[in-house]
Amino acid sequence: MKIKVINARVLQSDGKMESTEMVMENGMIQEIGRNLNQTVVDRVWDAKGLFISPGFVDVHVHLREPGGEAKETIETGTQAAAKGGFTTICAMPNTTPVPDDGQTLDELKRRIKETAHVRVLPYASITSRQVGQKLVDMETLADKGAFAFTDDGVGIQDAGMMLEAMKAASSAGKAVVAHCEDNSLVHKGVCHEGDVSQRLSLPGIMSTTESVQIARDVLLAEQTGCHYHICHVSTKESVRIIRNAKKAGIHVTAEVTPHHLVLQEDDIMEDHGFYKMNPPLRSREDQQALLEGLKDGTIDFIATDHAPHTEEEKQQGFLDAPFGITGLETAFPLLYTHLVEEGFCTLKELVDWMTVKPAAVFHLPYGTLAPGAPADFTLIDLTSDRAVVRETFLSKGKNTPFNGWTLKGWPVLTVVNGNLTWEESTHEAART
Ligand SMILES: NC(=O)N[C@@H](CC(=O)O)C(=O)O
Ligand SMILES: [Zn+2]
Repeated sequence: MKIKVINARVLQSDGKMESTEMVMENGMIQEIGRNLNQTVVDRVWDAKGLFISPGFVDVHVHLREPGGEAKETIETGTQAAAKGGFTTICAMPNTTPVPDDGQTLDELKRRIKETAHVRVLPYASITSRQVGQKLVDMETLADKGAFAFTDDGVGIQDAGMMLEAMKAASSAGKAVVAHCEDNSLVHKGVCHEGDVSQRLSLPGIMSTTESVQIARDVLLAEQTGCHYHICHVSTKESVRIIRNAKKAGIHVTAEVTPHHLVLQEDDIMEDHGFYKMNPPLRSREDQQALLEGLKDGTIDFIATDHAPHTEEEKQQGFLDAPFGITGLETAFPLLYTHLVEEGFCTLKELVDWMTVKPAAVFHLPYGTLAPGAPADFTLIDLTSDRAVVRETFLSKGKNTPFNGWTLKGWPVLTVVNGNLTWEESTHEAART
């Protein structure tokens, strides 16, 4: 099957937008450019002047299956991903059971193969059942296709355990991906310790809860030579430590979430579970440091930390709701509207942070429209304003603090490996 996309607009390497055509065959991009002379094709898709972006890559997604199917399944989570323009996502292992041995990882891969609508790369855990006691067999799990190793949801408390994890991951050729949180500094906190914890009289989470563990781990990464990737960085001290570690030549990389870039503690309007996530929304200065860190390359890319929960769980206050918000279906419009339209960055920078940058950090062949790459792309309407309506999410998790926000930059069609995986119903007429 040979498909030609016509009338698309693509970003050039200099950031300029140009009209383009693209031919794909057998799931791969064959050619992209102006007025391609390939006329004999099976189908023609008219992009009607929409922006064509490489499919987004998100290395931090909670799909909840197995064990948490009331919150999300591989099927609903990947439908949400496709609707958000994502074509490759990495599934976090805080599920029941945890993929911590060959058998559970094989079973997870089987479920992915059967039900996923986009490419899913599964993480394996660092420790058995994610309880921090026993290291998994990283060699075996890497051979079976674990994307990388993480105990996301909890920090690795023991420095000796982190050292062993980094040594093993390094010899298996994989990264250690760390949720940084020192439990001895948590004190049952539910929001940032600062203005918001005082305003709402809630127990706070100190910034050092995160940064102390990052400081420890960059030194261990230096010692072991391991690729150490930091999840959802949220504080200015963390940004400073990562900046210094990179200057020292340590193999450290980091991600930031859309919500930590767009929101800060003063935006928490009420004591409601939709504003509760881990790490919490921090101060205005922290938000500023994250934006600066992203801009200067200290933070490598953006990841959603899509964390769906049930309505019942999240319609509670800060004290009782679980941590986490959904992210896949709002990420690009949110960032396009609030970072690009407001002049913080260019469209090219934003797209790079969601495509080639994460792909490069983890050596993935995705996130590009180059000939020879898998045909993973999304067509995006950069001009229409539309409100976020959480009830329309394909994710089971409707837990978002962005409901009702008017945004631009909505994906209308998503293709993975040359296959149409999602399409806005109003756009169907465009294909002939
Ligand atoms: N981010 C969150 O607030 N929650 C995540 C866990 C995590 O990413 O730490 C979850 O699994 O719900
Ligand atoms: Zn986490």
